[in-house]
Amino acid sequence: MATNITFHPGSVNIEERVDLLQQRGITIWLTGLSASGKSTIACALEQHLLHQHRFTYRLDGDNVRFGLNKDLGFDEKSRNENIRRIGEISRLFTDAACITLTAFISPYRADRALARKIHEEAGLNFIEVFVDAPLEVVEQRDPKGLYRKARAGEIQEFTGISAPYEPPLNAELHIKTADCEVKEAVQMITDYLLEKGYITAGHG
Ligand SMILES: Nc1ncnc2c1ncn2[C@@H]1O[C@H](COP(=O)(O)OS(=O)(=O)O)[C@@H](OP(=O)(O)O)[C@H]1O
Ligand SMILES: Nc1ncnc2c1ncn2[C@@H]1O[C@H](COP(=O)(O)OP(=O)(O)O)[C@@H](O)[C@H]1O
Repeated sequence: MATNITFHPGSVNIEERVDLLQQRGITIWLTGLSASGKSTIACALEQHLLHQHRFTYRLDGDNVRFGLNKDLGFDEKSRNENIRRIGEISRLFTDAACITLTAFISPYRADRALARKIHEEAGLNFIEVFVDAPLEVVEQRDPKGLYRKARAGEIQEFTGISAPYEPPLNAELHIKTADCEVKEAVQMITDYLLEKGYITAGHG
């Protein structure tokens, strides 16, 4: 049986999308050293938001560096381009009224500033979250054995060892993962989103 399709000329604007989905998009940009806890927090936050029936998507190395950005390495120019592309992708997700979580080292301030600018120029919400743990702690965690390899000279230009990490100067949130549990980090972020009106209570 044929379905009747009503055609509305012109593109759907952001207000109409917000009405449909009952939420406005935001990019939550996590930055920090390898093993600082970006992916762990992003996964836990995603789970928490999904259980509240909020539309969310997580971008991380697994779905970006092995796909769209598989042509890029870890020299400075490649990292600049990695973050530029991720800034553009997260802008699109957020424009589609998604709560977009990004979990990349994003070591350069200028790259993170560009990602923010790309969003703000499009009138989209963006917050930066510094996922902070001292080098001694992340080296101790070393879940993938990468710090050990970097110290042994088996990996070049490794962030924190032989490549720079520029800590944020004015991130919206600063989470010290050596001093808090994952669920506390999730609570900090959701409290901030509620307090600033980026999400509203009552979902789920
Ligand atoms: N040289 C070097 N430096 C840093 N990290 C390295 C390197 N080589 C491989 N890896 C692995 O790649 C992950 C970081 O990728 P990102 O896309 O987040 O890096 S960046 O934002 O472009 O700097 C990072 O993953 P995370 O541990 O999840 O951060 C590492 O597992
Ligand atoms: N408060 C915390 N927040 C996040 N991760 C933590 C915390 N405490 C310990 N960890 C551990 O640190 C490691 C962080 O790894 P991961 O999330 O992959 O970091 P990243 O994505 O920044 O490379 C995990 O093994 C995680 O269990």
